[in-house]
Amino acid sequence: MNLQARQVSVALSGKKILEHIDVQVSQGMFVGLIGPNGSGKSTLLKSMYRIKKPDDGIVSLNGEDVYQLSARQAAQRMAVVRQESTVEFDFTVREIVMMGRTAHKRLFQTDTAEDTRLVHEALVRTGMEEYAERSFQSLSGGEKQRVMIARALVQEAKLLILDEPTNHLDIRYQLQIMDLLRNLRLTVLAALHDLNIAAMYCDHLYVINEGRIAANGTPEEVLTPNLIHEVFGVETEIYVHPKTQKKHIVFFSGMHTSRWEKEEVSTAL
Ligand SMILES: Nc1ncnc2c1ncn2[C@@H]1O[C@H](COP(=O)(O)OP(=O)(O)OP(=O)(O)O)[C@@H](O)[C@H]1O
Repeated sequence: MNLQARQVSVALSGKKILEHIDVQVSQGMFVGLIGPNGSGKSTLLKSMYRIKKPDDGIVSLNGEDVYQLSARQAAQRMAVVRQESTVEFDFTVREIVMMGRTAHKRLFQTDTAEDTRLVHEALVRTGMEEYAERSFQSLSGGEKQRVMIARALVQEAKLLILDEPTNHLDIRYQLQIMDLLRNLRLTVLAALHDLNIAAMYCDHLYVINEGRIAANGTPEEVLTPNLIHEVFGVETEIYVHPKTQKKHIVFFSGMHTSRWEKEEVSTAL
């Protein structure tokens, strides 16, 4: 699956939110979208998964305009895990995950043994097997997130779009879910807040700031102290970790650096 946004612009309530965005997610790539709060990450993802039609520009999947696909065709090709998962009725975890099979069924078709197997497998992979009969509403934010990822897995789409997939997850599940996503060897586009997670798992990063792409490239190319300062307004030191060979970012808030500068001055005195 190749997903592409070309010159995408979006305005909301008369305000320009995205301007002339170009994004390319090539087959098999794990692409991260990073940027400050309110920079336009969710809006861009929504325009790519057919929720917010761009005012200008085109989003295509293997060369086809995504807005020309039926909902069923789109669901067979791309699975989406949104930032907030609201479910109106009191479904069990198993029922919610089974909903991921809808795109592969005919109207009123009952669940097959294969559907049941896939649901079970996805629950095991996301560590949610023992919660299968629990009410979805009763789960914590992190547990709900894992159920939504399980639902996306059973959809068997070749492209996954995720809006902050590790939001709400504790560090063990953050790593476990990112490992799982990575090992699926699908094409992935994910908005991520944690720059170290982005550095560890992504093949390519797009940095969005104030509705425009500020930089793109490999994490090695993109994650520099200058770029992070320019976009996020924080000071960093960046090391290549000897074990992972990935960039590791240490952050300093303005308050800390000024305190340390003072300490250095007083020590020097
Ligand atoms: N319906 C709307 N009308 C006007 N502005 C909106 C609307 N929806 C979103 N926005 C604004 O669009 C901008 C981009 O929002 P978006 O949710 O895409 O950012 P984000 O990068 O995903 O942020 P976060 O990291 O906080 O989730 C924000 O300034 C937001 O307030």
